[in-house]
Amino acid sequence: MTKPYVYMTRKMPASIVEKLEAECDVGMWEKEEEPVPEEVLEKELQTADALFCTISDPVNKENINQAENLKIIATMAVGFNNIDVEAAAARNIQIAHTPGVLSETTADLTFALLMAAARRIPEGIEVIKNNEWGAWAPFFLTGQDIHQARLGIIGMGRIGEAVAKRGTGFDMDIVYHNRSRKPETEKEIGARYVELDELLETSDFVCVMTPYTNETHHMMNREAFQKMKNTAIFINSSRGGTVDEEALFEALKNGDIRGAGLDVFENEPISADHRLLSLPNVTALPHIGSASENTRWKMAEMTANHILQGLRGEKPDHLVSL
Ligand SMILES: NC(=O)C1=CN([C@@H]2O[C@H](COP(=O)(O)OP(=O)(O)OC[C@H]3O[C@@H](n4cnc5c(N)ncnc54)[C@H](O)[C@@H]3O)[C@@H](O)[C@H]2O)C=CC1
Ligand SMILES: O=C(O)C(=O)CO
Repeated sequence: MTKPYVYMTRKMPASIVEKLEAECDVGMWEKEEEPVPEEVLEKELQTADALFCTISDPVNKENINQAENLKIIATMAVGFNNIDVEAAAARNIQIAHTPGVLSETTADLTFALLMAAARRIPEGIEVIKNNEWGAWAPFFLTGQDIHQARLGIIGMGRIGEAVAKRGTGFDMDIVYHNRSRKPETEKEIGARYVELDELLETSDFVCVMTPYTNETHHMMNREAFQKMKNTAIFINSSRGGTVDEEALFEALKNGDIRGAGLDVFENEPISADHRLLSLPNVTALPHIGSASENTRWKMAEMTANHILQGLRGEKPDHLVSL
């Protein structure tokens, strides 16, 4: 009997490939740090029974409609905004992702970003490297206090909640805005639900943790930044598309807000001449929220399991739900 064919869009460690090879024929884009070209993905999808993909692969309606044998798309991520979910559903193709396993790691990074932006850590590092550290000065590199400040979380899901828990360790006042209220979370961590405007107007730190959807596209626009306190810091480790980057640039430049910590950008990767990087009050990272060794292994293993489950006719553990 012929084995099902799995295409992997990125070079993966041997043990992950071997796990799949026990039951499948495996094709793989052999580069770890370069995404598969769209034409290669399109061609592979014409014969694949399963796709192992990442956040940077555009799995769109056109290539889904040509994928005659495709039964399951498993992405090594929790966010699935790169996949046309409706087109897949119309053809009964399952989509699996990796929720939960990366929440704590992504929350660690989000809080690191918050702390780095608040206490101006990248600027401090630059001062030393540039040999600009002079005598102690009373108001040199003064930043914002984190303890007892108000942390406003937009999108109180798995990661939002993990970020909020970290905030309680710093005695922060936690407010949140979400599609629905979370009474259990409110009780457990003492977070308070507020309307979006109140969150923007009163928070010292505004942190976006929603998925990227039509509804959240440019949710943080000029109007939203203007509502924020001019001492506030904006943190984004969700998706770049939730933010109008032009509006963010203006808000930071005009002093409407104090700073920003960004792990994600609208068009990734950004280059060194990206406008936001010209501002000293921007702390930028290259989308590494879930990038701990441990977590990335778990994500890869989970994704391989989803493929095997889907191809065996079992229900994959984590199908996307809309
Ligand atoms: N920077 C990074 O490396 C990573 C980024 N992410 C991003 O984080 C996102 C969130 O992940 P999880 O917490 O696991 O998802 P989740 O589904 O558990 O949480 C998302 C929350 O946002 C809320 N939400 C959705 N639309 C909203 C809206 N318009 N207004 C207010 N709230 C809204 C939902 O009700 C939900 O509570 C992912 O979709 C992904 O884009 C995830 C992992 C790593
Ligand atoms: O899981 C995701 O959605 C990411 O952005 C990478 O972990």
